[in-house]
Amino acid sequence: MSVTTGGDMPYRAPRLFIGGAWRAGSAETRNPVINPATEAVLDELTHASPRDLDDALAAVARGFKVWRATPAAARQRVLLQGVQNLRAQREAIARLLTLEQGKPLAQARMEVDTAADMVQWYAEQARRVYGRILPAPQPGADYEVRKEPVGPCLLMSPWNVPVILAARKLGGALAAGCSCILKPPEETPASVAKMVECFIEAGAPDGVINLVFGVPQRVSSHLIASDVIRKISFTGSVAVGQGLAGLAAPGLKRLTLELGGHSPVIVFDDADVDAVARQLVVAKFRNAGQLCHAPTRFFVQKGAYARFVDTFAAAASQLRVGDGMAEGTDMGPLANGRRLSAIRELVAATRADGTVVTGGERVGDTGYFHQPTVFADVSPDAKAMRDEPFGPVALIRAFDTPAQAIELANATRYGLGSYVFTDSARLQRQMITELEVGSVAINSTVVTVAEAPFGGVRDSGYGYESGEEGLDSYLHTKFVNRNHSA
Ligand SMILES: NC(=O)c1ccc[n+]([C@@H]2O[C@H](COP(=O)([O-])OP(=O)(O)OC[C@H]3O[C@@H](n4cnc5c(N)ncnc54)[C@H](O)[C@@H]3O)[C@@H](O)[C@H]2O)c1
Ligand SMILES: O=S(=O)(O)c1ccc(CO)cc1
Repeated sequence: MSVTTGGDMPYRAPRLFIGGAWRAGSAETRNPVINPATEAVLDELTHASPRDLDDALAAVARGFKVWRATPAAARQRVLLQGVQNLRAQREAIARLLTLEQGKPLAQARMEVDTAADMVQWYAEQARRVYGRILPAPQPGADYEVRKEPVGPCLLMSPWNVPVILAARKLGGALAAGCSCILKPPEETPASVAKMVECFIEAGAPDGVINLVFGVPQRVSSHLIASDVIRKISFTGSVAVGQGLAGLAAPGLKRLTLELGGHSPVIVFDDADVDAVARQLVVAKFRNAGQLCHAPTRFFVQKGAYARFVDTFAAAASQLRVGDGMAEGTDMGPLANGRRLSAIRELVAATRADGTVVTGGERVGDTGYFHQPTVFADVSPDAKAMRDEPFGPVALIRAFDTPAQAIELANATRYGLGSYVFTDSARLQRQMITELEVGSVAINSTVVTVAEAPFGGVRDSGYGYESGEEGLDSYLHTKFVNRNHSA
């Protein structure tokens, strides 16, 4: 049986792409790709064997030699053509994404748009990787600072926003002149492979982009152990990030880790409470809450608290939960069975530490659906206030003073996004200064854009993606002392 994507195209799990050719993975392991809305098996994904991985390493090393010598303007042309292809494939990719990940089709389309925008920014920046000349103290000499691609990269991206997160890594690496082996999530492989195809068809030379799937731990340990790989970029959980840092340590490989978050929202009394609550419901439940920077802990000043809880819960309860392919769905299922179990456990445990004002239950018994769930008066000691929910659960608590809000907001080991709602310049400044996070949105729910760095502190990881800092993470800096008189 084959599942159609809504057009004429049947769903097919992708193959590997190594050294310029597609091939089935030759490992004995495989995994089913499951539609989270129906639990139906869409197809089986073949895995890379150690031999496939060795071929990918040889290919990415060859690809690097070609790509680093390709002028920036030519690299830019390939990337911009890839972006154009991506936009042309928007509907096909969005449908694959909804089928294998569950998000509503409108959000899947937006994901393709954002991915295209992020790669476009990197492509435009590819011709602006400047070095500099410094005055040298001796006559007849120049001090020169050059930026060069760091080398073949291993890029590993997760299943929550698979197209954006893979495209952002790919765009940065390719713009900088690096070749790459991309290992997307095995649970949502087809949407990412179709995105990758756009850049292959745009003319990326053989070996510059390689695509592998497998048992994640086996793939990462095999590839990171190789001298060929000079940089690793990973988005995923803290535990896996810590393990990868250990694997990268012996080779002193560069590492960008974009890990979890438990983003605080601070709403002061002067905010337009109803409008802010409704805006936050959209941000909170987008992608069924499975975003590393999703707003999760809502701290609301006492004067605005009751009204905020009422408006937020009412808006959350009106969200239509269903198959992402169905017209009118606001929130799809969780992406996999592990997430549904984790959210059910979290909700059960939090009942003792707060009041459920809406939601709290699984929806139906087929598909990984869960109600948008809102807890009020949540104890700061609740486990849920420490551990990242990564799902459709909002935790609300009142605060009195700005200092209390800061103390509550900084009380996790994460430090990724944060959101502040107030028109007071004094409070805005205090929050910007005292929040221990990678980004602060003031009167906005947007913390990640193509032109600005996105990264975290503490358990949220290190390094940046997007913006100049994102591009710089694929470059190393070489100092040249050029003596003309010798
Ligand atoms: N930062 C993010 O955007 C993001 C995305 C997905 C998951 N997560 C975190 O992960 C938690 C659980 O998700 P999960 O059940 O998929 O957990 P997980 O830790 O098993 O997997 C997370 C991602 O890492 C990959 N992965 C796992 N082990 C790996 C390894 N040894 N080497 C390389 N890649 C590896 C997986 O393929 C997956 O894409 C979530 O609660 C959330 O905290 C974060
Ligand atoms: O869709 S985005 O807002 O660009 C985005 C960026 C990062 C992450 C990490 O989970 C998710 C979504």
